[in-house]
Amino acid sequence: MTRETAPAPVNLRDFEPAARARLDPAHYDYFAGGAQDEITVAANEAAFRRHTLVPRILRGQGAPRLEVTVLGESASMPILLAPTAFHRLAHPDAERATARAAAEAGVIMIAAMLSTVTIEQIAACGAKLWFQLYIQPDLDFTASLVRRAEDAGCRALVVTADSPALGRNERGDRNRFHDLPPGIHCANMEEEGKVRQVVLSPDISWRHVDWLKETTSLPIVLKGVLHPEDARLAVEHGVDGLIVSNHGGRQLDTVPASLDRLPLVAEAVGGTVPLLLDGGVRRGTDVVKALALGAAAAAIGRPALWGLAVAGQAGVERVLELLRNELANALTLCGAASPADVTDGLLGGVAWK
Ligand SMILES: Cc1cc2nc3c(=O)[nH]c(=O)nc-3n(C[C@H](O)[C@H](O)[C@H](O)COP(=O)(O)O)c2cc1C
Ligand SMILES: CC(C)CC(=O)C(=O)O
Repeated sequence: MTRETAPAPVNLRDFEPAARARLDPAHYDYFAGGAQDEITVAANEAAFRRHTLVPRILRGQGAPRLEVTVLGESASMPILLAPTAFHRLAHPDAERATARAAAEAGVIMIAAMLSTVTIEQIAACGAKLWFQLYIQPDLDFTASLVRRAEDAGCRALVVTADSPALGRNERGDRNRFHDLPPGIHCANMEEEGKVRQVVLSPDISWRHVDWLKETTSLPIVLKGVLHPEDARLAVEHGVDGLIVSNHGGRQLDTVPASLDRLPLVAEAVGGTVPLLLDGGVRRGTDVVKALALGAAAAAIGRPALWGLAVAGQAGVERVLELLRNELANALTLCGAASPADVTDGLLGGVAWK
């Protein structure tokens, strides 16, 4: 009897059903899901579909170079791994596998504070790391996390600012998935044998950003910026970079697509700080569109988790390789020599709904 095997994924979207087949359904739902009606989850990908590209011809540029430098950190391409919690739910090697894949691919991994192995263990895997922080109301504890991230070699702090509370994930309610399974915990939150409860606090404010500036000399990147006025305030408060993000549609539902907010944020900051974008990036052409609308680089969340669930380190590597190949192909077809060569002159406007 011949055993049928599923065809190997040929693009990032193919990884999702392959991952779903391997994951506990409640864990799949945790990764895939968003807030409430998941309108923003769908909007993120739809925004990329609406934008058109108009390539330039006969430019004779040769193969594009993909390398970029973001906040002084070089990367092999303008794609980062967005911070995502609880990789141990996807694969036993957890964040270590993801970090090894990032190291292999030469991309920056934004390590989540809520990782299931410690930041020191992640750092030992050799990737270029930034550390994502949910500022905890206990500032002594927050400062201790910052010190650990610095000592582990993280080169920037990514402060998630869109989470004064947890978004309402109804898939989690239906699955009664409210706690990590036994044996899996937030490793960075462990203190003297006990695991601290993470606090997503509505009391966090610009005052805390000021405090963080005093506490660390690392660049501070604010994640979850959608309003141009907040982008201006961030620059005023000395923030070094912004991630235009709606948290993958997992916080406030019916927020617009990240891509649709990017031009407004870009206009507000006027090139003073680098912008990154995440939410719905699934194709090389999506990355080109993000660059054209003002981002220095784009980040992927769920696709890396799907790769991790399918084949651990090798799966994340494959996801990054597919995206790299697509980006190189898209830049070549656009007549662009590098990410820096991408301007809004390549955009043909919003052509269809
Ligand atoms: C399962 C999951 C866990 C996440 N955990 C975090 C987190 O701990 N901190 C954070 O700032 N963002 C977190 N995010 C949001 C991502 O950093 C990112 O904004 C989002 O996934 C990008 O959208 P995409 O998944 O469509 O690529 C998480 C997203 C997912 C899907
Ligand atoms: C446990 C959550 C706060 C992690 C997160 O940011 C998310 O699941 O989107």
